[in-house]
Amino acid sequence: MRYKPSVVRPCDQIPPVELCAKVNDRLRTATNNPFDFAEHVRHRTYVVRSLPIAHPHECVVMLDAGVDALLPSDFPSLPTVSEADFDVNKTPGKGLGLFARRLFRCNETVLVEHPVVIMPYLVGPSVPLSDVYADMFGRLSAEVLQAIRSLPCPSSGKDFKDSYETILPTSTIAISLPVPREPFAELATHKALFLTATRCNHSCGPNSKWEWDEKKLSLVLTAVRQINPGDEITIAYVPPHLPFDGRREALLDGFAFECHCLHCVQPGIDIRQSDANRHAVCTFWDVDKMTSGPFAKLPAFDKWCLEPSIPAYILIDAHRRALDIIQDEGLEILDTHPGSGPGHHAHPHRDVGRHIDAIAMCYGALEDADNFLIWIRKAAAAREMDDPEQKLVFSKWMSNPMSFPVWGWRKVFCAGDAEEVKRLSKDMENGDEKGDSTVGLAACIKMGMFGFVGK
Ligand SMILES: C[S@@+](CC[C@H](N)C(=O)[O-])C[C@H]1O[C@@H](n2cnc3c(N)ncnc32)[C@H](O)[C@@H]1O
Repeated sequence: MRYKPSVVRPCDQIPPVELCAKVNDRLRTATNNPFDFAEHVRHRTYVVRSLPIAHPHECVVMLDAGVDALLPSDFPSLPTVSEADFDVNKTPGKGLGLFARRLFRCNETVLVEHPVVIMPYLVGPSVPLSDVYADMFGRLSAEVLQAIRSLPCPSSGKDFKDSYETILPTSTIAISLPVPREPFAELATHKALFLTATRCNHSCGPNSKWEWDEKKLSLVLTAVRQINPGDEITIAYVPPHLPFDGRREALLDGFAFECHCLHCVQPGIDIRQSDANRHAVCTFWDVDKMTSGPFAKLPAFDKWCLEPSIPAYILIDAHRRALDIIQDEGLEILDTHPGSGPGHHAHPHRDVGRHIDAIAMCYGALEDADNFLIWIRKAAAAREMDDPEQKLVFSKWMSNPMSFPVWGWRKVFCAGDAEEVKRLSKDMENGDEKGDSTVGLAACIKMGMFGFVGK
């Protein structure tokens, strides 16, 4: 009985008018398309079953029958959550939280986890939801049920069967399933419950980012800065680049709580300054949006090389200031142009990595070998997870800084040596056609080294 799928017929009654209006409104705003919730539920038949996920993982689903038919029939096994890596402890003002028991390096995978429950974001079955929940949860082992019972539940005094309805909204994450987005994109959106990741509290300066792997049906948490033993592992429930009021509103609206993270409640915190700083680093690369603030009107790298009247350290100072702000605000998660748009390249260390690259490049253009070596080492370290070819390129630059493609450019261009300028400009265009192709400019651009040239 526990393994036999149940079928829940479509709703034969129209859901309450106010509910329909609320859902329709929300989806119209989110998708820019009209939506008819009453029509949507009238056509849904749901299947409740356990997914064939390798032991010891368990997962029960309630899915639209069409979506269920399209799901893969087996799933890759995942590493099991290592209990030794985490502690669940009390954290002031936030209930329980997930804490690291060991060091996680920046960009290291912290956790990979299958959900234990998946259900559609929008449901309208013909029977009370509490009956569907009883059917779903009855398929889980006593151990998993006990873990679910311990999750935060605003109405903990209530009967357990009823309280699933209150546990789920606070503890689930919105995910998508690998089904076609046409004709109903909303059919792909689901809520999923994860037993370990659900202990991660929100921070406005999170040390991890979460990504949903639709194909492997798993949630992946990755460290965006080093996490030390004893640190709380935090993620962002809402975009941390929003100003304080925007984050507050989004958290109240979407998750019904007021944020108690350090960036919001630290004594003496200057919210206006924090908003201004966040805005400045988030718009650093966007010349159109960055009309005021510490980074407004910065010259592009090539202009800075050519123009002696532009102060020599203007770019280095700006990128260093941006790195300081990112560190103070805990915004290492920031990735303002992940590989899209002209001159924009994916970078393994997001905006932090782009600023580091930019500083190395400026010191190279200034022929400042000591500082160049410091920053090119940081740029190489930021790529430690990448392929060996890149490592080779960086080690060449470290052993012979003059092989760095823009070495001395500012000096040469500002000195106005016409012949040399002509030669360098030609190099810029043809970098790889002559000389060592692994250190040519095009190779550098490919690895995202000069992604900010177009700024
Ligand atoms: C997914 S749970 C996180 C784990 C939870 N703290 C626990 O005790 O299991 C989400 C709930 O944690 C609390 N929470 C998470 N982040 C918070 C924060 N930054 N400030 C205050 N409460 C927070 C809220 O009550 C929220 O509804």
